[in-house]
Amino acid sequence: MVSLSQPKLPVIHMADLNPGTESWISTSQKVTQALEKYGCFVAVYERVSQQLKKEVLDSLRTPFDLPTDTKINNTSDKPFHGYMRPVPTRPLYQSLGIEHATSLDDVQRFTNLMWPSGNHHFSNTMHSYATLVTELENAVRQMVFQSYGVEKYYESFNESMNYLFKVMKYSAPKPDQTNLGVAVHTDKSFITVLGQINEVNGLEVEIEDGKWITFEFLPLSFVVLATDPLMAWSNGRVKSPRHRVIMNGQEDRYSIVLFSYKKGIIQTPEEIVDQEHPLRFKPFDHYKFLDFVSKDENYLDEKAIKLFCGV
Ligand SMILES: O=C(O)CCC(=O)C(=O)O
Ligand SMILES: [Fe+2]
Repeated sequence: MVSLSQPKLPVIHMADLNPGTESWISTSQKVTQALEKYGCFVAVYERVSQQLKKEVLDSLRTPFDLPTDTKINNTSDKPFHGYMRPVPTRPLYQSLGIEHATSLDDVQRFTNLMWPSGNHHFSNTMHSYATLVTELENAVRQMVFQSYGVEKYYESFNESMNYLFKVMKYSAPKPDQTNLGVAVHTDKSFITVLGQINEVNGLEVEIEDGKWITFEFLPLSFVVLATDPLMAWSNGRVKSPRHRVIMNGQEDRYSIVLFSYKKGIIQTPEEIVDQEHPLRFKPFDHYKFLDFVSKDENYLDEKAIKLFCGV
């Protein structure tokens, strides 16, 4: 019997997060290469322990069991940031957004909307998780900036980042339902760090035209995805991968996803623009881009960024 092995996403161990060490430099090269080739990779990141992941899973199931009238209190002035309920075109998916989850006060504000009498365990668990996963996002971003020789922009960029954590539930499809969890799209954040929190697979990434692979759950791992804004910032070097969620089987799936956003303008560093690599995207305001995308379902793929700020 011929066994065809399924291609897998590159797996990178994010063990040493001290900038400048030899292992940091070699990890930076792997990270940037993976983002250029596939637009994503699997990050093994042991700072988030199995125990913490288990507590996050136990915690994040709970708000979804609340009545819809409670969940809709999770609102935001930014698109896609508040409660997204199941809709006919996307019946399996719902999500809640926790903005600025690295601040315990902000997590508590979310918690108090869901449980007016408080829920310290939820707040503390989400806050610990958010802090550690944000460190992973920061390391990846710093590595990419360093690989392109533009680390000098990292600190100022860092000062203007917002971190949105979205907790997502995908219900197992009933026999007469579609198994599409989330339709094909590219991400509009700057970097996405996705934690699949229970062992139900479903995330699929297009690594080449028409070639889709399934992310298979690995303990202590996260999927880091590049996005349209990062692709534009890198002048097209980094790929923004199309991805989707397809549900199989009888179990609900939970994920918790960090989306980083930059307040203000994202601009390709002049150092990575030259005659051979002319500027491909004009400077653009990140949240205005998000508003633009939210106006039309058709903009959920990669053409939106070209329409918005392509040269
Ligand atoms: O839940 C997942 O695995 C993917 C979610 C996703 O792609 C998104 O929210 O942009
Ligand atoms: Fe996505």
